[in-house]
Amino acid sequence: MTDRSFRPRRSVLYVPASNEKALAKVAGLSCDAVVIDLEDAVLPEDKAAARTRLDAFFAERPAGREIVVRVNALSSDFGRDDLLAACRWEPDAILLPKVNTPRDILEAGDVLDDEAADGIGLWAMVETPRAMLNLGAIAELGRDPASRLVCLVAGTNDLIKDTGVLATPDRRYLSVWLMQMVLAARAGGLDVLDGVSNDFRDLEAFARECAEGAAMGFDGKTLIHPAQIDPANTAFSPSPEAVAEARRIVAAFAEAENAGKGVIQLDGRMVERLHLAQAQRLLGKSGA
Ligand SMILES: CC(C)(COP(=O)(O)OP(=O)(O)OC[C@H]1O[C@@H](n2cnc3c(N)ncnc32)[C@H](O)[C@@H]1OP(=O)(O)O)[C@@H](O)C(=O)NCCC(=O)NCCSC(=O)C[C@H](O)C(=O)O
Ligand SMILES: [Mg+2]
Repeated sequence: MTDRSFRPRRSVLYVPASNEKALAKVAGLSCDAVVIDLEDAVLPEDKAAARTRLDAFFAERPAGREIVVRVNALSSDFGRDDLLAACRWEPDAILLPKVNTPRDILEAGDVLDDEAADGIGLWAMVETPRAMLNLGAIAELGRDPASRLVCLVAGTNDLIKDTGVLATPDRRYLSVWLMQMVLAARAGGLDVLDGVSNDFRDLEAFARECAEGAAMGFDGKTLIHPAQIDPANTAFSPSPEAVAEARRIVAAFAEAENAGKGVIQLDGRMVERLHLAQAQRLLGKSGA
């Protein structure tokens, strides 16, 4: 059964499966997860060699972080072979690109079931106009553990390409779709990751985009370059102030005088048990 316990996913770095040097770096990186990419980062003529390279990579699998493989779409020439190979490698999860409907996820899940690939979760890219229109139904799969779906990933480059929306530094035209992804993910009990920032040399702009993603409610951000890891870890970790406040709420509800109360006051503010649950979740995330 897919593991649904909390995993930090603040920083999730794409690593091209065709890049031997980049793969060798994975063990030493401080990101929470890597996505080894067999899809857009690998040319069609290099796909088979990339798969062979991953046989060697997974034979000496680096410990210490979640490892996800992005396969090609099942509808492509490479998708089925990628999925079967990934079942052998036993990554923590498989990321499905160009998902359009819930059926795309169920079909991949059927292959994993046939291969008895227990314990491999599914992540889904939200990067096509059809996925946006079917978002509610896609996220609903998260409510059924048998679907294996645990995480949605924004594919902003493909969304921009397929819709013609103007890409601006403040992502003003994309934000409405990004917020819908967060809402859908929460409805389905899923994690959700923000899209990549292509300009990997401008770390100031990147920090701003991370802060914006965290404010929108994303669990973390997908990355393309190691320089983006530390800013993402910082932005998607609860701040010391937020941790201190959460501790105070937990402590207040633990006081004998507040036992059995649904609502209390803390420094002149109303605090309900829903805030206690929120505080406990935040402390869980911070590892405190
Ligand atoms: C963008 C890059 C091609 C830049 O690479 P490079 O020119 O080598 O940059 P640097 O010289 O600054 O690299 C410094 C060292 O770091 C290593 N490196 C670079 N990137 C990675 C990485 N992703 N993982 C691990 N290691 C990495 C370099 O090898 C250098 O090492 P050394 O020489 O020993 O110092 C490159 O960053 C890159 O390929 N990034 C990932 C691209 C990718 O995977 N794209 C596909 C996924 S994004 C996507 O598809 C989004 C979505 O689907 C959508 O639609 O939006
Ligand atoms: Mg894409």
